[in-house]
Amino acid sequence: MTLSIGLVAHDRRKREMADWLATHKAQFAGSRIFATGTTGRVLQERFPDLDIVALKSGPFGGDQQLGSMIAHGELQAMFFFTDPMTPQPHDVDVRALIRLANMYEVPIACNRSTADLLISNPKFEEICEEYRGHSPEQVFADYQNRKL
Ligand SMILES: O=C(CO)COP(=O)(O)O
Repeated sequence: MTLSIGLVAHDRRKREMADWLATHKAQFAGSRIFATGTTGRVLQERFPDLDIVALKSGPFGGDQQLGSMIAHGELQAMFFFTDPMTPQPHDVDVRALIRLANMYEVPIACNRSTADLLISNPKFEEICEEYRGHSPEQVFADYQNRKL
């Protein structure tokens, strides 16, 4: 099945993400990429032959759109090059997106070295498929059944 993969980069890391994607382009050829607005535009311009959907810009709801996709089991991996040196006006959205990826066992790389580790794993696709649509309900059954 086609993998849906989220790609997001904060402004100072957009070039790095585009360079990273250039290195690993072949691995994304059969996948559908979902990116936040500006990241998506940068990547679409540089890689017109890849299947890239640009959502809303991050601060305008793009991170939340990706989070929603994760909650619906519609995203199998995330590459999110964050900028740890620049305060983000939508920091709550950034944290929510990372939290949901963790919650739903979506592999998420927040820097280039981790992205390299993920994408170079020969079992990358297999593991993404294994966790496709993973629901955390089992793990958090106590929470879901808590007494109110
Ligand atoms: O802010 C972002 C992620 O938190 C990225 O948004 P853009 O890709 O629209 O710049």
